[in-house]
Amino acid sequence: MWSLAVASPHPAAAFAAARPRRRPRPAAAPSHRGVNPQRWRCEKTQAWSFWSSLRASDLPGGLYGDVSKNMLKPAAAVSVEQAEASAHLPKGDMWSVHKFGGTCMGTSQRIQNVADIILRDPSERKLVVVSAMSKVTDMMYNLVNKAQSRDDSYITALDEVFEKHMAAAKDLLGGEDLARFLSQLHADVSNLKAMLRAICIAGHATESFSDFVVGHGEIWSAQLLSFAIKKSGTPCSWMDTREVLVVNPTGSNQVDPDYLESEKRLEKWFARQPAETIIATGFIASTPENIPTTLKRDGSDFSAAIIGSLVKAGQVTIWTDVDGVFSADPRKVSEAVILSTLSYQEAWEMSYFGANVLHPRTIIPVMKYNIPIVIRNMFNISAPGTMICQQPANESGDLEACVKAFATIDKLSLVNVEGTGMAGVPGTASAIFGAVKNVGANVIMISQASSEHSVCFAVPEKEVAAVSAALHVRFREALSAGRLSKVEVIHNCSILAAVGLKMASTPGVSATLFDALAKANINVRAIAQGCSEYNITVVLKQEDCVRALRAAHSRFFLSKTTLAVGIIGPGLIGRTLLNQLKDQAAVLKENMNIDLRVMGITGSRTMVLSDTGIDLAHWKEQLQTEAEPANLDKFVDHLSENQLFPNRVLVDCTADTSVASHYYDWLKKGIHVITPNKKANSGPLDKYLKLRTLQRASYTHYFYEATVGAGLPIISTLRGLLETGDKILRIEGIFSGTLSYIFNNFEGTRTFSDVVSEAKEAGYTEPDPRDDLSGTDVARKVIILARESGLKLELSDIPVRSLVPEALRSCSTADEYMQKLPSFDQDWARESKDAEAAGEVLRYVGVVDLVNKEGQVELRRYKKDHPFAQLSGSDNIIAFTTSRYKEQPLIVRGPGAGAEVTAGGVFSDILRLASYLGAPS
Ligand SMILES: NC(=O)c1ccc[n+]([C@@H]2O[C@H](COP(=O)([O-])OP(=O)(O)OC[C@H]3O[C@@H](n4cnc5c(N)ncnc54)[C@H](O)[C@@H]3O)[C@@H](O)[C@H]2O)c1
Ligand SMILES: N[C@@H](CCO)C(=O)O
Ligand code: NA
Repeated sequence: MWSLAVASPHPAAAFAAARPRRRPRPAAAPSHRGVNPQRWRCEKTQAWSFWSSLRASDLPGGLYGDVSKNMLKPAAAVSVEQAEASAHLPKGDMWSVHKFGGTCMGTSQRIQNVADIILRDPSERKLVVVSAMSKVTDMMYNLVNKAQSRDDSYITALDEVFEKHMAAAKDLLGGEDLARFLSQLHADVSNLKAMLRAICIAGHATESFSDFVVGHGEIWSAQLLSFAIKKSGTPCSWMDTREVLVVNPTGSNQVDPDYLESEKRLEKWFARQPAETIIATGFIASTPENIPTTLKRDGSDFSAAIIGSLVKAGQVTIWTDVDGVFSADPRKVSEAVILSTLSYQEAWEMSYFGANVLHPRTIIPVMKYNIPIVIRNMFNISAPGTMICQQPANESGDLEACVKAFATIDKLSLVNVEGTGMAGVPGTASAIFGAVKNVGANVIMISQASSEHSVCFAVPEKEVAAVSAALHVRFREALSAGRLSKVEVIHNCSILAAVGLKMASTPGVSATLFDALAKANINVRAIAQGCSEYNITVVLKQEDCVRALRAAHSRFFLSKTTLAVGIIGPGLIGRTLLNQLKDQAAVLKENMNIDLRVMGITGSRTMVLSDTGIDLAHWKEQLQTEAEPANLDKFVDHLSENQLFPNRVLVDCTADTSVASHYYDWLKKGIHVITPNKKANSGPLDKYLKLRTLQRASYTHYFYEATVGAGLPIISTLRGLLETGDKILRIEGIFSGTLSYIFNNFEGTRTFSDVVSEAKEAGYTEPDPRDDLSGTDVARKVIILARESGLKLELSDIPVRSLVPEALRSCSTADEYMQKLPSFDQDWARESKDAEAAGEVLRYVGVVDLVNKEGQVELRRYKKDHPFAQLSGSDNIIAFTTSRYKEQPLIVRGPGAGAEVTAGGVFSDILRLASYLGAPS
């Protein structure tokens, strides 16, 4: 964890009391989401006034004065000198503090834009902290480095610095202002030249020499901006913050502000130069001995925060080039959203995890006075930005509001120290972390279960070798005596953290997080949650990290449930499904928060792949123009290796046995499988059982509703009966859309072969219609339902009456079969007439007999008033006779073949999957 720079006691009260004040108003809780910046500011003003009034009145001697009279009541705590100085403080409303970084000050045009933003700020008093123009700080360090290494080219490098600022000044300014700026710039550059020469001769620069040189970047940019503002007629001063900000170095490349001293100096500065608009240099400061120094990393943000706290600003606005703080790294989660508010603590957590927020130390000075910080995009003024402030209580307590954001850290290793000798032995943890400290490694996260048999912690990958070696040395004895069993290193780990203040009081947050990870088939190696409950940290394999981030992010409704889809077999069903997906995509996104992306389509010869999703309006053209040779392994890898999509599903729209043989491996990889292909569930029993066992044991789903009755709810009805404890006695029905159509339409003068052709044309038949006519397709459905009901049958156990004449069974192609079929029309006409004469119809039925544990597939005759005789078109009818539905069976009836209904059944399985994965149902 970072170490927090502890602010020294703040002389707020004295300074605040010495300033004219407004009458305190009751605190108004700042509204939480979607408020405009202007309102933020105004609400915060009220909150702030209340706070500061409390502090002032808390002071001994009651320093608070009546603002309407602008009255000052100097008391013992305020010196006469201070009181006099404060008389020079700008009067009126509170300060609005802004900070513009190097990018914002990158060019003369941008400096002008900054000036415009400042001029538009309606606050009466404005203090603007600026960084050097972009790249200037590096150029300045470069000067010092060159001089130190006695490289004469520092002279030309200094000329470049001069030119850059001169050019910007010429663009921005004219007349006397330009002349004044250039003459100062000239004088500064001459001094620098002399100083760099001295450094060059000495071959060495002290830190303060270097800081002095580098700080000029801020001085020039502050001057430029101040002149640019003055140009519009608004009085404006610039402040060299080395005269004001006093800091003490704290060793570890950090500094602590000396607030008391800084405040005194600030008052003196105001006494000399009262101004309503001030441009202050960021980054630079002085030591108590008046030696120039800097505020180190992110120094300008820190300057703004310190100054903001010294003047008790109404708000500190940090201008940057992003719209605000995102709910997750937008490079990894494209649906990441800008957060309208963050609490100070949440901002800390996020910045720790590398989010583009503020350095924690930047937050401390303003947090003390409850001053809001707003992060805004200078290049997109219309974006309201993110406000970091004290958060109002989350009364709704909903999951959505309690996790604010997610962050990740890569390149970590877990170290696991394990052994029975640790339990109840005080000092073990100290010994472990003492050894880690001795090698200078940074511990990022620690977890120890209360059994005390193991401690695990995460360190940066680059430090783990040293840590492991140190632990082996430190615990050599314990390891050889068996008190410790191992010191183990797990490489290539990442941390995923969920951050949110309100997780603390909301049950179910961690359950939801872990559920999302489980459903994306992500293994969690270690977990930590501090008592503050501001963040839940999980350690995972680095390769899973982006997927985990996306799964978690989408689960908390920060974004949509995204599902990466791979379509195998764009034949009749496959292409109809693609059309349905295309037509429904927008509605799913809008109404159900589901984002389906087809990442690949493969036929048997060619395939097309996409990293972000194929345009479903043009997939056919793409499959012709952009296709590559089909390769199922590559296709599957493409889907599973895409880290952007946490959930992946393969939809097998072929009738191919070899495609079906891969389901087990795909499910093992965490890829869900959905199919209308009957081959896997009606194939060898042992393989089927293995597949179903895996499916039950994992979070990976395998759905196949369309294998029986196409889109009709057959499998789901059977499941419903079984799962609620009903006992299935018999399932009987017409399971073939093709054969149903044939016998429903084979009447009068029409020939059998014509009707078969019609069924094929209508898209009811299998790719090879002999699969239907032979009864095999029905037998497969019988097997699927029998196995679903618990019978352990093989396809060969089902006696089947084939309707393919003996002579046509050897046809090598479906076309040959269709050509030869008319020669058997006479036989069929006879069979049909016989039935007709008896007042009966022919129907091809399948039966699952649970009582006798067998299945049958037969051509039967039914009386014309039998329900099976009443069908039309490609209707299927399936009657479930069960303990509960004994007298009258439960009947499902409707079209059981055809492109639209079948694709619809597959689509509905996809949506069922999305809902299992967390989409609203
Ligand atoms: N047609 C229906 O009414 C219906 C109803 C329920 C279930 N089904 C099932 O739907 C599936 C598809 O039926 P269809 O009518 O669309 O068939 P189809 O012949 O029109 O389409 C199958 C597609 O899969 C492709 N294919 C075959 N082997 C492949 C492989 N190894 N790799 C990639 N692609 C391959 C083919 O080239 C073809 O494009 C079948 O399993 C069928 O049983 C169909
Ligand atoms: N060929 C099959 C498609 C539906 O599985 C039928 O005719 O019923
Ligand atoms: Na079905």
